[in-house]
Amino acid sequence: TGSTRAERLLKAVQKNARRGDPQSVISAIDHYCRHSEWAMNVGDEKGSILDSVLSEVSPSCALELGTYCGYSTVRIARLLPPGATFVTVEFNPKYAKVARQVIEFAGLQDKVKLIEGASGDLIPKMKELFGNVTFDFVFLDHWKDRYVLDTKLLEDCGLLRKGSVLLADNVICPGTPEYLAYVRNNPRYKSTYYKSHLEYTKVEDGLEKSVFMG
Ligand SMILES: Cn1ncc2cc([C@H](O)c3cccc(CNC(=O)c4cc(-c5ccc(F)cc5)cc(O)c4O)c3)ccc21
Ligand SMILES: [Mg+2]
Repeated sequence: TGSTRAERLLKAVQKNARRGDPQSVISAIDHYCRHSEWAMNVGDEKGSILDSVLSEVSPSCALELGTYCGYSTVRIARLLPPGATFVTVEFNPKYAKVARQVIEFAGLQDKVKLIEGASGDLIPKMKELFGNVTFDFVFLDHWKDRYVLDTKLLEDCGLLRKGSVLLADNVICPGTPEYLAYVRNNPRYKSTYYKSHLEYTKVEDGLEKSVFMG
């Protein structure tokens, strides 16, 4: 049978990037998705905003919900301080398989813990899996109707601390209206909207940064 979009993206990385060079992996994916076949990576424009927020936070413990092909995983892992813990959650085994190979091609496999399963099942297990952790930084990029549920779950499981930063992709397109309402009307969050565009297009999209106040 034919390959999937994710597998074709992986082929483009193997063909055009340099092993052990995260920036070349990022550039190869962006070039492929802009010129050959669109894919739902955070992309270069929103990716630069992700980079700058990440550099401000410099997290020692980070979480990503929605690995997909590992594009944002590589973007995040390449900027983490040595010894940081970085967990990324993917429920689709085909995506997880591609992501593992993309992350490994970038040479970042020792910085990333990719766990397979659904966020709703795995979030309550984080303390058991990684010791009494709290996340300094969370990147939300999975199913848009799960953002609020999983944010509440992170709070209830004691996985956020005063100053934890949540960064949510796609708050305009496809859109996460309930999530925006939740973080913008909640006194426990200080939120900032970063206007941008849907990856590889001129369509408006943006990232919402929300600082948990404890
Ligand atoms: C529960 N759980 N736990 C872990 C976990 C992991 C996943 C998968 O990684 C997964 C699979 C399919 C879809 C998504 C969400 N992403 C999107 O839907 C998206 C869409 C578009 C867009 C925009 C315009 C279009 F026209 C079409 C698609 C642009 C974007 O940047 C996106 O992130 C994530 C799913 C549920 C999970
Ligand atoms: Mg996204």
